[in-house]
Amino acid sequence: MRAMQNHHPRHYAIVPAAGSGSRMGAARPKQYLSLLGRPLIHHALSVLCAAPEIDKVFVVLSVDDREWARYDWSALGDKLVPLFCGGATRADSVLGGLRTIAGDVAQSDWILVHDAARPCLAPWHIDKLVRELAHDEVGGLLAVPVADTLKRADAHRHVAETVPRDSLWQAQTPQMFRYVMLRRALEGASDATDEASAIEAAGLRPRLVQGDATNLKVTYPLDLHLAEWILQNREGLK
Ligand SMILES: Nc1ccn([C@@H]2O[C@H](COP(=O)(O)OP(=O)(O)OP(=O)(O)O)[C@@H](O)[C@H]2O)c(=O)n1
Ligand SMILES: C[C@](O)(CO)[C@H](O)COP(=O)(O)O
Repeated sequence: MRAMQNHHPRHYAIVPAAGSGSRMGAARPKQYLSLLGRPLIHHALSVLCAAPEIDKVFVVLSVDDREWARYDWSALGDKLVPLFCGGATRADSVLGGLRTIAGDVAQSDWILVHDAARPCLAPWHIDKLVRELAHDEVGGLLAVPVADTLKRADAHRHVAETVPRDSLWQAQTPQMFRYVMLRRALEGASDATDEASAIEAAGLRPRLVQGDATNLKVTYPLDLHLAEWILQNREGLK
């Protein structure tokens, strides 16, 4: 790891892309499904590689990924680095990536973790996150306040209660934390579904940076159509 003295922190992206996309039910992992003529993952990678704040973009692929090599990624430039070190869960994949890049980064560098499954990431999402967290002790994440009334279901799918939504936010990515803090947090919280919850489990309070609903996660088949519409209508949505 590089020395910390007088170090102006750099920003690196880690993109976990080692999932199988089981809820999508497609013949191949959703990160490689076609979206506007390109593999879905290409869209977020292209925005991350073009971001002036970001030095390198590490993509964490599964150890036996056979799809990555089928595409030409050269148009994204030399910031892009594939790492074949994915794990059984998203947290394992991110931690595998953090361990693999240990020799390339300093402890205080910022890591932006972004789901491969969020193809509608826009430059202004990155700008806002980096700007609002620049002087934060802990770091934070893009998120949106919950807009609907929330119900908790019982075992028979009847409403057991209405959950107050005050102060509830939906977590998105990127999630941005210092390298050493994130690595330690994930090493202690292997069941975390996002980086922020690992940081929370370590007793810290990530900052919520308000994003918007366009940065959706493609989870089910309908989401692919929504993502296509968002990308095609991007200019009108700012
Ligand atoms: N072992 C895993 C599981 C998930 N991911 C990545 O984490 C992101 C968010 O996960 P999710 O949407 O749950 O993707 P999948 O695990 O692929 O989907 P599913 O849960 O439906 O199988 C995705 O970019 C996915 O590729 C990963 O890198 N390694
Ligand atoms: C990290 C995340 O995108 C935050 O909303 C999300 O938790 C990842 O998806 P998963 O279904 O929990 O793996």
